[in-house]
Amino acid sequence: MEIRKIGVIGAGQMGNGIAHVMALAGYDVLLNDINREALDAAVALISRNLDRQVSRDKISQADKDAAMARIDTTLTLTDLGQTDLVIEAATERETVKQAIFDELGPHLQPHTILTSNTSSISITRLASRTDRPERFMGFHFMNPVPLMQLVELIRGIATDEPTYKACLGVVERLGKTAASAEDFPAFIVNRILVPMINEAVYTLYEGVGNVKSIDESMKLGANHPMGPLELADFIGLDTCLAIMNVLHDGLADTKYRPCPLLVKYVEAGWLGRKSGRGFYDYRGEVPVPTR
Ligand SMILES: CC(=O)CC(=O)SCCNC(=O)CCNC(=O)[C@H](O)C(C)(C)COP(=O)(O)OP(=O)(O)OC[C@H]1O[C@@H](n2cnc3c(N)ncnc32)[C@H](O)[C@@H]1OP(=O)(O)O
Ligand SMILES: NC(=O)C1=CN([C@@H]2O[C@H](COP(=O)(O)OP(=O)(O)OC[C@H]3O[C@@H](n4cnc5c(N)ncnc54)[C@H](OP(=O)(O)O)[C@@H]3O)[C@@H](O)[C@H]2O)C=CC1
Repeated sequence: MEIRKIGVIGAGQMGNGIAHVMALAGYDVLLNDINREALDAAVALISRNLDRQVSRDKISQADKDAAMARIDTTLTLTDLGQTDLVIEAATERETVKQAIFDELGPHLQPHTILTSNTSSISITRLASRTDRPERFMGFHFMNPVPLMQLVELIRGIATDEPTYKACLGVVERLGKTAASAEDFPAFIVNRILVPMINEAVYTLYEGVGNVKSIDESMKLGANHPMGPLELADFIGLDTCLAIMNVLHDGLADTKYRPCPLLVKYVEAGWLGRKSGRGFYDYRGEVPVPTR
């Protein structure tokens, strides 16, 4: 079965990046969100990010125009029933994802592959509540999608080989590298990365360092491209907390307990770059540490 048309659910930072790379690789994309502003903002951001690639001679203006022409948007989730592959990239909350699959399920074509870009939630559990656990899997991009080389592919217990091969084919057409991960909480990258971020928040909470010294230490002392708190703001503190909760619940080990300071920032609505404030305040000219 050839994959031509891809449905992307959720037009946030991941959804817009996924739509961007899929359209550039020649797939028709139908992008869905629950609010029109999110869809309009995503299309505008994709256009700006493609412009950056044009200005740096990574792609031509014709590539950009063709990619933009391949992206369509809809507020009606069930329109995605006509696609060959669906990538769900809505908020990292199991009830949200569940409601999406419940609503979309009856409208899917029999051959459609259903996937989730979830950072941590059990693929097997999400799959088991659909009509197609054998054609369901984890399709996990890294942020920022246009720049990051890796895609984690996660098979649920029932995922069949043709589904895995079809998703692998899409990753190859994107020019990205697939890593196959077993279906355990947070898979590979986030099992390692997000506890490191949580530990950085504990380091801040306990006063071992401040935001600036923690980030500078890891950038200059460990050659990380971003400090862990800057990266947490980039990922979204709500997403980081959701991942820690999945690790804590799923592996039942206290070493995964979310730092109370991370919980406090999320409760304040300080979610990082996307809300204008997190460990840094982004509302001025330059980001200012909040501690
Ligand atoms: C939570 C999860 O489930 C999983 C995850 O994703 S975890 C998060 C994983 N991601 C990371 O760890 C990211 C860590 N950070 C980095 O690697 C780097 O800081 C970064 C790649 C994001 C940016 O690197 P940088 O060198 O500071 O960026 P910058 O100079 O702004 O841009 C680099 C290039 O990409 C381009 N670019 C930046 N953002 C872009 C975008 N969204 N689309 C297209 N091009 C983009 C720039 O135009 C620039 O192009 P040139 O090299 O041709 O000049
Ligand atoms: N941030 C990251 O670095 C990474 C995140 N991921 C995963 O990708 C997914 C999305 O994350 P991210 O893009 O950061 O999150 P964002 O908060 O940026 O975007 C989520 C988008 O989904 C929308 N949404 C919420 N509910 C629905 C729904 N029922 N139907 C359609 N759209 C909906 C939200 O709308 P509204 O704002 O109105 O609620 C928002 O526009 C999560 O599962 C996350 O774990 C994976 C890799 C990296």
